[in-house]
Amino acid sequence: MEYRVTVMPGDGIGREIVEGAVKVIKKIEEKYNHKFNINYADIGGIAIDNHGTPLPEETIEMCKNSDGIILGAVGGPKWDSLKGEDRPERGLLNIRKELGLYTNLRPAIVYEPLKNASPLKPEIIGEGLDICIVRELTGGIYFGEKGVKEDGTAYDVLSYNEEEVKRIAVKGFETAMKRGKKLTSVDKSNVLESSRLWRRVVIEVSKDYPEVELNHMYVDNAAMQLLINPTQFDVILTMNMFGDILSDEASMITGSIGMLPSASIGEKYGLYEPIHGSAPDIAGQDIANPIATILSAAMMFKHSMGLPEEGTAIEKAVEKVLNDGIRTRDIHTDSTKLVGTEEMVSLIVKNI
Ligand SMILES: NC(=O)C1=CN([C@@H]2O[C@H](COP(=O)(O)OP(=O)(O)OC[C@H]3O[C@@H](n4cnc5c(N)ncnc54)[C@H](O)[C@@H]3O)[C@@H](O)[C@H]2O)C=CC1
Ligand SMILES: CC(C)CC(=O)C(=O)O
Ligand SMILES: [Mg+2]
Repeated sequence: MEYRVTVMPGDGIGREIVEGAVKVIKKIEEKYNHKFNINYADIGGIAIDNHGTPLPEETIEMCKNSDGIILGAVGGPKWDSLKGEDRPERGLLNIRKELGLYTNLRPAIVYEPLKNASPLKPEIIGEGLDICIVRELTGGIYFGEKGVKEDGTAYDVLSYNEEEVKRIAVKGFETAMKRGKKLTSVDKSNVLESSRLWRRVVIEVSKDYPEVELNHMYVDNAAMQLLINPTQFDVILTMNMFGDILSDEASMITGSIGMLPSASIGEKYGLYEPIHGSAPDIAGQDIANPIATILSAAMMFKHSMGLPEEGTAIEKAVEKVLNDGIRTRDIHTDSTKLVGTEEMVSLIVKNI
């Protein structure tokens, strides 16, 4: 079959890690006899430099004309003094909104050979960790009205309507049904009105999923529980900002933020992106971990292209390389072999 893939490297380490995903896609093409037509598009800081906007029209068009989209990351110190609407990060927020990508799946898995790369004690991780954060991605405080008043007061409005909560809650329960049938809905309903709506709607939706065990947790407690008892979780369902923060925290349990892929999905399109940012502190040094982006490509094959075997082949290749003791700097420990970004990619490609 023939598929169109839009690739948006973005800024900082985006170029290095996305190149890794492209090599993996090409290996899948060769091995499984598919045709992937890959087109590159600008987003973020590079788009500001080349087109004067963080999200050019042609990028949106190209994304809408593809079967799968890969994104690196956006942002960096070069653009940090720009106004909110003009910043690289707006490009990412706007493409999510434009494509209706309201579900963000962020699986956090502790791979057996990486147990000792986790900052948590082995007894806390126990048999292993395999959780999935289902984050609402196109609503909440990142998209609410914002501004600075005459007296200098700055504000960002956090609001959700019933429909927005309902559709992401459905995705949360559907995800739980395919996994361990346990869902923890994370909110701040002891303080926030929008969270009280969230909790009420989640309870309503839960009636359609009697097999799923549902519990509720305040976000401050959830942040703590992830550190003292992370294996209690199966699916965490939460709103945009809480999911953003909790997934960075969960990523460290797995050894590094460079390990966590994500799928940003709507009714029509799918965009696949690592959860981390553009890491300007390590950009251009061949030390970034490409695994999060490569595993994001695996999610693209599974979720957007109906190619589960190809997705699993990538995951297995990543596991093999980790089992062989190959590590980028962020997950390197004594007795493992330190490699750069490019070598990590080559070894994963070789094992597909
Ligand atoms: N999805 C996106 O495009 C995101 C963009 N950003 C942007 O990225 C820029 C940097 O933000 P930070 O807060 O520093 O977050 P970051 O996620 O870029 O980096 C945080 C820390 O993790 C490390 N790190 C990140 N990815 C890594 C990888 N693949 N391998 C090894 N180490 C890795 C970095 O070196 C840094 O020490 C900012 O402009 C921010 O707005 C931040 C988060 C998400
Ligand atoms: C707009 C992004 C910078 C938000 C973010 O950090 C993320 O989606 O992980
Ligand atoms: Mg984030």
